[in-house]
Amino acid sequence: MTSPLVVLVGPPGAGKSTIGALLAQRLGTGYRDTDADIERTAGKPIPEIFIDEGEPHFRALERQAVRAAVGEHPGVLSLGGGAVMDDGTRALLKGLPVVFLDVELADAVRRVGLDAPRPLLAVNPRQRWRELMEARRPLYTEVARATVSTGGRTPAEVADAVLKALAPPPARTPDTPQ
Ligand SMILES: Nc1ncnc2c1ncn2[C@@H]1O[C@H](COP(=O)(O)OP(=O)(O)O)[C@@H](O)[C@H]1O
Ligand SMILES: O=C(O)C1=C[C@@H](OP(=O)(O)O)[C@@H](O)[C@H](O)C1
Ligand SMILES: [Mg+2]
Repeated sequence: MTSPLVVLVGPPGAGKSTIGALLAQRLGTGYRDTDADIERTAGKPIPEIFIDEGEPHFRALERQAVRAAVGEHPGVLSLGGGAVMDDGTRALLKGLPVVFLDVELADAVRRVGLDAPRPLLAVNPRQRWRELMEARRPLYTEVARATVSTGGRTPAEVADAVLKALAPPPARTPDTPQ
């Protein structure tokens, strides 16, 4: 079984999709985003899945998409912000090089306002985002091997910080002071 080189988790607007694509380019490997996989499977954009079939159906598709990608994708994998709410998904991520991209409310709301629609943030985005993050922060922390702050950093700087956070510590040699 093959597994991803890096898995990015974090709330909407943290930059998972942007940084994931950039990291894959840097590493010369493939990029996969479970939101894109879900849209391909469903044959429609995420907001339409929420409207037509509801959030529980979206979460079921998400669970399957994460399982498939974790089991077969050897490159960089970005998850949707809510994927970690599923117990089975969190169990699946155990032991993998998972990085939590952290972001403050103001940055996140500004960023998602510039981007594709997110049904969970369609009404009162600031309050919704704060509530989501409150419930999910412990879950992001639980699955992550490292946390990287994205505030005040360009996507390229965030990608550098992710690589640094995952780099193995230098080997100890007899010359290394203990
Ligand atoms: N470090 C950053 N600085 C400024 N803008 C960013 C940064 N990371 C992502 N963005 C922008 O924020 C928006 C949301 O990014 P996205 O990668 O879709 O986040 P996520 O997948 O975590 O929801 C996009 O318009 C993207 O260009
Ligand atoms: O936080 C969430 O529950 C969601 C985040 C979105 O992905 P991003 O985190 O990439 O925006 C997408 O999966 C869907 O709109 C639900
Ligand atoms: Mg995304």
